Amino acid sequence: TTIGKDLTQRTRQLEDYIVDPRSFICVDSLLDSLIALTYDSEGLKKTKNFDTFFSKFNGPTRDIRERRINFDDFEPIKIIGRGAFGTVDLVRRKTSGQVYAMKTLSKFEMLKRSDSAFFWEERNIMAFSNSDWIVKLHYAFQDAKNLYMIMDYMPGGDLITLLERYEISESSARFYCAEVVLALDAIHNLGYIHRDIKPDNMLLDARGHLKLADFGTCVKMDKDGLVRSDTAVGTPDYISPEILKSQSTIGVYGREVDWWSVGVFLYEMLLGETPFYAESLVGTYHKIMNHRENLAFPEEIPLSTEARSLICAFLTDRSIRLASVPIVPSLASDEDTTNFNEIENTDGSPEETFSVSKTFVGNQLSFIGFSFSNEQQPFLDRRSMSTFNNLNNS
Ligand SMILES: CN(C)[C@H]1CCc2nc(NC(=O)c3cccc([C@H]4CCCN4C(=O)Nc4cccc(C#N)c4)c3)sc2C1
Repeated sequence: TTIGKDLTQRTRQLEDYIVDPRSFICVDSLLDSLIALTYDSEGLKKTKNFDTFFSKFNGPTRDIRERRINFDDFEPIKIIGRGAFGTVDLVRRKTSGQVYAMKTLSKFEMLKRSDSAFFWEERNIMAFSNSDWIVKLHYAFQDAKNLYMIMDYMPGGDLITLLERYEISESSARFYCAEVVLALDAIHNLGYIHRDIKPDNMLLDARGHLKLADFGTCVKMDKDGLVRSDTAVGTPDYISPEILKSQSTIGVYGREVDWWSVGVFLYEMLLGETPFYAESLVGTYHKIMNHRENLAFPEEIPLSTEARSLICAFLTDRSIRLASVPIVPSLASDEDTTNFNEIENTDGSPEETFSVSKTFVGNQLSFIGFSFSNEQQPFLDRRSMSTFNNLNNS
């Protein structure tokens, strides 16, 4: 607690909250709050308190809106995707000329269907993952009508389109499957389960490498790596049996549900259709629930034994599914070294060192510039940065 701390320290702590983009009281959150309040009190001019607030803040919040990054900073080029609550458009930033993908989500649609919480995971994953396997969020902003996410444009398009247009060889399937595995591992290591892994959510960049996009179905795992959820999520064809079961009872499942979907994706790349495809939704659900009997490989399509066995390793019961890491070290403490072999100590043997020299030899010169610290540098805090720069410029 801050009790007893002097005001300077308490002010410093407050500053740290306000400048941290992850904090709920960061500058952007505070500005959002004022603007949201002004929007929401517009209709209440009859009430004195709201009328006073609105007339005081309407001007300043308009100034804030004009100065923050906003919709008018981008020039729309073309719609490139559509989802339940909005579209994705290719846009170009007017000042820099840089192209981006802009996702627009309708606040009205979300409130109408009381479904206005799913986008937080998507925003936080794309904003903070710092992973080459995850589409990056450059800006998020909003107005009275919509949420906007400015993300990397992925000119290679999604893999569902690629599968429709090209025949995928086993070596190509191995490449895309390997990149999906690395991308999924990145999501899991962030503590999320994706729950809707499918080729529609896999996009290719200008170099042909894959990134995951569309994280609206992601959910944080608890400390045991599990999720308790009753809502069925994901697209029927790729959905795992345990999520299907969670529709009737409160399901408890882990990251293995995503590895099931990788099996469906691998099957689809190599066999041209999803393994449990049926004309109706119920038909697909039924085939998935009875996957042991329904998983079949068309005789006429050549498939290597390795590919077949890998698909079967994913499309199997969660208890034996290829999912978890084979060996998790059991450690007694943070200094447990039992997984290293003993190395004999060479203490005592005299080692070669520099002799003190009468002339300037410059032994140390080639090591200048090596020292580094990845941690926050406490002594170079924000305020003294200006003196630091003045020193540089003087
Ligand atoms: C039921 N509840 C709980 C929620 C479950 C999760 C959920 N997700 C939604 N999502 C949407 O409403 C939505 C809107 C636009 C595009 C897209 C995707 C689907 C089509 C393409 N797309 C997408 O995100 N594309 C994308 C993303 C990033 C970069 C690029 C590029 N280039 C393209 C999704 S609505 C909703 C309801």
